[in-house]
Amino acid sequence: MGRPFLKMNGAGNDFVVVNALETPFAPTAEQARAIADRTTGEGCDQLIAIEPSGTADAFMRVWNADGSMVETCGNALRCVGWVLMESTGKDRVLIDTAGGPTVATRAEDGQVRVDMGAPRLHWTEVPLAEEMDTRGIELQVGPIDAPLLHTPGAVSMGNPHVVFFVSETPDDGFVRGSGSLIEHHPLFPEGVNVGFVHALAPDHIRLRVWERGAGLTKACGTGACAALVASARRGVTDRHATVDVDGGRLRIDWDEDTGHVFMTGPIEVERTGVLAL
Ligand SMILES: N[C@@H](CCC[C@H](N)C(=O)O)C(=O)O
Repeated sequence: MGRPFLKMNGAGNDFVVVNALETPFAPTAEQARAIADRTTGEGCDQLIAIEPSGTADAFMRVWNADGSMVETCGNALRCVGWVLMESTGKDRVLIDTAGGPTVATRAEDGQVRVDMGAPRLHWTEVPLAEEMDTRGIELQVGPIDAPLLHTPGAVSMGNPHVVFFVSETPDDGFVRGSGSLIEHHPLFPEGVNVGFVHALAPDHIRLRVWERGAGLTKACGTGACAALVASARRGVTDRHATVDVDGGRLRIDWDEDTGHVFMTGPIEVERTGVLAL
């Protein structure tokens, strides 16, 4: 018997979404990898299960394309929020994740807004392997006297991110080469998602992301939140910005009153299908 799924994306970051509210869905890492495979499987950056929750409208479980189970996924939260709002008729839903709870609400033009909570900024929360100021950590890539990348910000949005500031938007080769190296750097005991911020204006960022466990992505929602937080902490941007990613545009607001980061962006249902597990 197959398992029905929705293929969705949020700004190009794509997901196989399985409704597990009534029937449990517990793929092995190998099965998750097979589903995510773009050549032989359905193909996606992340596999998502919508599970029951005792405290929220649902619990969202996330597997990266490499089969690893991870804390959260910002773009998937918008997609799951939309699915839950459509099926319940609500305009506001609470979604729990291993990275913390999130509220999703409807925004204009069919977009979805999610409250990603407060960024975690202490070095133990990212986590880093040693004590450092997360506004600019001691990490560089390239020759010691002329590093290609250096002093990134480090932020947890429920999952770990490192954010480099660059003067030009890097190409695929550069993002792949440096991202895959940094993802597994010993400074990050749980691995890390690697962002490259090209600041275009105080309220406008161009962002590219190498995702932990998924590689080069068209968008990373938690990555966009982390990029804005790291940029604002360094005075590179204000606390409110448009973030252009490869697959679209996200709006990120780091609220002064609550300290929470809000992300607004598009969702798309690409197709339906059935998984042959
Ligand atoms: N695409 C996601 C992040 C997915 C998880 C990430 N690769 C990790 O390992 O932390 C997003 O939109 O936030």
